[in-house]
Amino acid sequence: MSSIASIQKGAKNYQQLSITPNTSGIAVKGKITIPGDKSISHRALMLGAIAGGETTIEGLLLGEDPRSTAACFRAMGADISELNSQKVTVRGVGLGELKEPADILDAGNSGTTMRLMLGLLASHPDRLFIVTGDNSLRSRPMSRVVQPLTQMGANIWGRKGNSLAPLAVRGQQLKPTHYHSPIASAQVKSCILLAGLMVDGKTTVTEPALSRDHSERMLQAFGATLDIDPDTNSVTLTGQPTLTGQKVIVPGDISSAAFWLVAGAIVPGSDLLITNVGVNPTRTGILEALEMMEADIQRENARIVAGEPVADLRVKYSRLKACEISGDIIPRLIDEIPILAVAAAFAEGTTVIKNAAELRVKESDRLTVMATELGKMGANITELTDGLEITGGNELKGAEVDSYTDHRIAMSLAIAALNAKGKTVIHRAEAAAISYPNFLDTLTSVVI
Ligand SMILES: O=C(O)C1=C[C@@H](OP(=O)(O)O)[C@@H](O)[C@H](O)C1
Ligand SMILES: C=C(OP(=O)(O)O)C(=O)O
Repeated sequence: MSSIASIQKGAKNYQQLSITPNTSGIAVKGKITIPGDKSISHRALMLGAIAGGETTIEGLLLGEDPRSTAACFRAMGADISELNSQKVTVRGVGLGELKEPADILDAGNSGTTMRLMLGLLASHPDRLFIVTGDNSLRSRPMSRVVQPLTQMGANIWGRKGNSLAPLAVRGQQLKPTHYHSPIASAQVKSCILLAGLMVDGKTTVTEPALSRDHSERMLQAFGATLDIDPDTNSVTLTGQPTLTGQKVIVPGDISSAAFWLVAGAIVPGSDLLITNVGVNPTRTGILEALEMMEADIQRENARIVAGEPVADLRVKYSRLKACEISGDIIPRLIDEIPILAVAAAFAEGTTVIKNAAELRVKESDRLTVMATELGKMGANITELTDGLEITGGNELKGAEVDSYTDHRIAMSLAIAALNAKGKTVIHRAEAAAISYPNFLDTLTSVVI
């Protein structure tokens, strides 16, 4: 392990990650690969589980969230090989054939697992499913999927007016629907489309801005018929297709690459190549935002791999400028806002992030938590009702901070610590394993 980082056990065996940049200066250099895309990993496991035949998945994310998805679908009859190598095989049950599980399904910390799976459960007649999750997930709103599923005829019960897990689902034959979602959410869109698979007829979802389209791409690859209207952000699925197992190749997760893009951009002398990054246009808001901030990022070797755009990204240190981030770009960088706040703390001027109230209902309230924790390090950061205002230029100093068990917060604070003076201790840093199990190995390998 390099001299910059060390891990200690804290209270209740939580991890304390200590990061102390060498006083002689560090840089972020080298060539790295990042773990597989989390959104695509969930979808590959789920579609593999409900399709007929065999699906092979290369590059699957071996993080905690996809493990939750795999465990749930194993409990419903899918034969999923051990998640100990990036190559995973799924023998699906065939559409409509998920079994009633003998016990509660546990989605762990994963909103994507719970919300997408609810669409499948609600549409499997004559079975009872009970779904729960960890403390964080049990406080996240499920009404956004329960309400449209109920409109399709679903029977779902839960706490607080059926909006919080644990949720009980009695599967039903659902009706065709056209759902106008009030929020741009790929989890809502995907849940409704997955429910529509079992419907006799068409299911349409319209969203106010385009969210990530991995479900649309993968459903088509597995054999479903979709009509996509980009002018209205609408997608229509024709029910009862034959879904057949596929070979899925999962690109690296741009949401994980984002930590290194910002590390390279803010640490003087850095020059880092990140290979095999998924650059689906519904996910590249982070590249556009960093470009607006005048970061030096080059896309190299652009290609299409198994239906998803992929490129290598090279980042070099540059002096960042503040920018304003709001509107339709928000869903295309929704998970990158915590690390963008770190970039903004090193940019000249005041960065304003708006229309991002969704961050309040992620694994933690990411607006409050970033404002407090980055504030403890000396950043000039103010919480807005739906965003953040960050004025760059203050020198950050090491502090004791907390991840609030949120993976993206843990990793964002670790990157901020690289450019802070003195020692930063991040409590509950093990949360990183939700989406990035070898984050610390990469951190210690790129920092020189
Ligand atoms: O569909 C997905 O895989 C995801 C969609 C996004 O959530 P919302 O749909 O709630 O915006 C994102 O924040 C999450 O990390 C993954
Ligand atoms: C919000 C996230 O995931 P999920 O909603 O699946 O828990 C995330 O990964 O940042």
